[in-house]
Amino acid sequence: MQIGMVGLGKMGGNMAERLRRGGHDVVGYDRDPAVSDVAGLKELVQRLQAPRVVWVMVPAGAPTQQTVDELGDLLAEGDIIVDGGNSHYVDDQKHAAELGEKGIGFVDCGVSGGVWGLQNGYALMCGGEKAHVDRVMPIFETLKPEGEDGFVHAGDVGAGHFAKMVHNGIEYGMMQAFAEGWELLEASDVVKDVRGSFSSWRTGTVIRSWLLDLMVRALDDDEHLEELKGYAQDSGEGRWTVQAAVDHSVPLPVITAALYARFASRQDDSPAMKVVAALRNQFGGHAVESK
Ligand SMILES: NC(=O)c1ccc[n+]([C@@H]2O[C@H](COP(=O)([O-])OP(=O)(O)OC[C@H]3O[C@@H](n4cnc5c(N)ncnc54)[C@H](O)[C@@H]3O)[C@@H](O)[C@H]2O)c1
Ligand SMILES: O=C(O)[C@H](O)[C@@H](O)[C@H](O)[C@H](O)COP(=O)(O)O
Repeated sequence: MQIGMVGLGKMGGNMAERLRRGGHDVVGYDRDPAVSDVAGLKELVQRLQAPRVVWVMVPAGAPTQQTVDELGDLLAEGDIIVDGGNSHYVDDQKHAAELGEKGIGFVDCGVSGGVWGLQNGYALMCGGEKAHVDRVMPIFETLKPEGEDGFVHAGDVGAGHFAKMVHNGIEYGMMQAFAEGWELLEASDVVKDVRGSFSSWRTGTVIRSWLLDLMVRALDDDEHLEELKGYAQDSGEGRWTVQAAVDHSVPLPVITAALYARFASRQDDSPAMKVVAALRNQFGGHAVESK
């Protein structure tokens, strides 16, 4: 089928390619003219035959909001927008309501698989009305990995991004567990082959997983990660997961600690630990280190 793809970066570019290989007619738009098929969203919409489907794959927040707003003015009744970026689920409900007034459908679709999706397929978690999801199904079928799993219509609008948010919260916790185990093995002198231990765990163990495969791949490139700084960014999903847990009074100690570990990774010197050092010094005369 025909589809418009907005955002042709690491994700959208590969997804457009996977869709083309699957026989779909993709018209791509990116603000970077070097990768774009059309000059702007207006031309993109003109190039598509009604009823249209436009997939938005730009950074979450302002770029997605701006794109959805602009498409809302250009598209017509019967058309559908799919937001495949890592948007906050609360934004979906607002988008669906605003577009719904114009008869434009909205589907939120959490996408997982990163830069490997072109070859492996993308796991898809979508939310929205069944009729809208059904219309986009040929696209989902081509994007998803082969086999029965890798796709869920998780519920109404927002459910797809809520599922993706929790998926990413789990991702934070799993990565942190691998990271802490690795640090302990590297710090102690008991296990001589840390990379080899991780590699051996890839087969037969309880913790074998794709993240473990990727960890070994990273250690193959740089066995003691000497080239990297211990600094990790976050793009929203982890903090939204923790916020949702607070809203529902659900204890998430692992995911919360993993999020906070990222915050700590960005500090050269911990203000909080200065206070701990100062207080130990105040009450017990314990030694402090000066700058
Ligand atoms: N990288 C991943 O592993 C991954 C996985 C799943 C979901 N996502 C989500 O997918 C979305 C895209 O991520 P990415 O990794 O491809 O990012 P990216 O930075 O590689 O690509 C984003 C693209 O969008 C374009 N763009 C930005 N604003 C635009 C606008 N207003 N109009 C048109 N084009 C615009 C940029 O020029 C760029 O080419 C994000 O929401 C991200 O959170 C990323
Ligand atoms: O499932 C996936 O493919 C990843 O989770 C993907 O969505 C992306 O790599 C995250 O945006 C990283 O999120 P952080 O920047 O919060 O680590």
